[in-house]
Amino acid sequence: MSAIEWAEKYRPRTLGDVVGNKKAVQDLRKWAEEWQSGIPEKRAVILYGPAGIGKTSSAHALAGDMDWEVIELNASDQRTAGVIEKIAGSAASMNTLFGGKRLIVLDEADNLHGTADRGGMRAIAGIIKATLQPIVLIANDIYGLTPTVRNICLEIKFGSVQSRSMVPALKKVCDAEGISCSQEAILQIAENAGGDFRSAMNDLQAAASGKEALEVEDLSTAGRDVKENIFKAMQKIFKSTDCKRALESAYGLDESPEDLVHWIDENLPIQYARKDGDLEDIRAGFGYLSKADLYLGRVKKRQNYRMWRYASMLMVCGAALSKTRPYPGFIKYQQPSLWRRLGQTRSKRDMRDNIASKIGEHSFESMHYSRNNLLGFYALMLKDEASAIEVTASLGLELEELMYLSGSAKASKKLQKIYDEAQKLLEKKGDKAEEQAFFKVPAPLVDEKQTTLHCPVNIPEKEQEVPSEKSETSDSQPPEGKQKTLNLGFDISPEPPEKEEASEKKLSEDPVPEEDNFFPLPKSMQEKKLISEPVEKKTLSTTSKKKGSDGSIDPSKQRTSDKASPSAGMQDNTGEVLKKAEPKNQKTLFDF
Ligand SMILES: Nc1ncnc2c1ncn2[C@@H]1O[C@H](COP(=O)(O)OP(=O)(O)OP(=O)(O)O)[C@@H](O)[C@H]1O
Repeated sequence: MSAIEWAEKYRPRTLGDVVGNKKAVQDLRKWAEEWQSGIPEKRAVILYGPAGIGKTSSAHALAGDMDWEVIELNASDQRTAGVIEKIAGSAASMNTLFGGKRLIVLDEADNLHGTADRGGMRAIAGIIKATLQPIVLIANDIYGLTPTVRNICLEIKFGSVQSRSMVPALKKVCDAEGISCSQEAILQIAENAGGDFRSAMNDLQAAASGKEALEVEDLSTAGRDVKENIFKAMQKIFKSTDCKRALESAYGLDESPEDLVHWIDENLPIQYARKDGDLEDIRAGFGYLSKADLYLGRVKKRQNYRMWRYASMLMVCGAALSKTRPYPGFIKYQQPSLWRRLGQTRSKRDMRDNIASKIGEHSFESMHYSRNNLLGFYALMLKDEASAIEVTASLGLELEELMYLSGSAKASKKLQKIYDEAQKLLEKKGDKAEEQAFFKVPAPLVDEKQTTLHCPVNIPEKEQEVPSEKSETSDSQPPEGKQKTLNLGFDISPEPPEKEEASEKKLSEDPVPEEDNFFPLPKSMQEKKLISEPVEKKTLSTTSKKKGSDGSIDPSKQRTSDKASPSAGMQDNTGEVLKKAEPKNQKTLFDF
């Protein structure tokens, strides 16, 4: 039998079988009962908490108790916005054949598709708002879900299963398997599991396999059962002065010295706090930790992992030996608060990075630069409603991102309005682009026939000398689309030097009023740019808007043209640059 089978075999079938988490189970049941008499205010619940504590089992057990059908979308399924809408969306909007309910379970909802794709989350939010069927989202990290989704769901927290609750359940499994297990052995397995009931089941199965009786001595040989638990290691470090035992315990951990140092750092001041306010032991302990940290830094810098042992020795023995007196009594050791803080702010940091990358794309800067230098600038632009709409549309901000950037904790009516207006603006732009695409004339293919048309294409002189009959042939039977290429001005060859000069001249003769130029460049730079970038000048000559007051180049546009491909210079009949021909990132800060 494989290791997972007992956990599967004894998965709770009803909510009554779920071990521990009584309050969570009760809340879940209450929510389900609300569905029996109509649609409750919160149409979905989020069951969240660490792994292996019965969240998924509870969702399935609930469906069993309520006699509901289950549709599950788990992490191994492809869960893009489209798939979610197709499967969960249709399941949520349709009634079952016999009018019963259907429970939609979305496992690992905090891990949909990485953070880059927030489309999945948006799809979920949409489905939840309109669902006619109960939905359960399962997550380890509640902060991995967007605020929108969290706002519309009932949050139910599942905690680690206490070892004393696990013992009777593990005993039941031993009985069912016909194995006599000693109380101590079961207790040890339960304690080693650190609140993860799935691990406890797996450990029990690994230790008991092939045996008729399980004693505590059998556990010492059973793989993961000898694994040290971080809380025990903390005890050995802080309660004794036996350096060797403390080190052994640290080596038996599944934590790297880089993680262990955070544990010691967090708990040292808790453990060595004294009523008389004497901080000497804490000071000495931190002295060792700082030395250990030096070694950790060297390991990172030189990639020499042999130095980990010095780091471990300094942090473990240093913390153990820095006490000048024993510290009896129970201490609840804490997980490093830094991790908690990082965990809590993870979604916020992800959000900030998402926005920064959108700004980066918009302003042609790196994400790092945008995060450090431009975020505040864009946030300022949100202060004014009119520019806020344009910024939102240009960056393609989601409502949550808009909230974040404007520093608002909730989606106020004003923000919602800005967001809606931005969507309308985007739709309008989309329609316009479609219209343009409809009227857009396809670029002429460079073939012999085309050269006979009156298209001011810059073709080397030789090619322009086309036999006249050929020209007549093509004039008499104009193939579809070819006439449209007349007067198009496609530039398919390098511009001859005279033309360059002409365009440069035109540029200087055609100034733009001072106020149009947001960032006038110093004269020296303007000249430098004009001289060094002939391709750009061609593009600039097409639209007077892109020029500065004295023929100088608006730097935002200048950057645009820096990246422009030759095709970006295509014009339609009206002389405007064809939208489709512009690369996406040609937008500039003041394009909107
Ligand atoms: N509270 C519990 N009561 C009974 N069995 C449990 C409990 N928690 C875990 N188990 C056992 O562990 C197995 C895994 O549990 P489950 O999948 O429900 O955990 P989970 O919290 O959803 O974890 P994950 O977040 O990793 O999906 C179950 O098949 C069951 O055997």
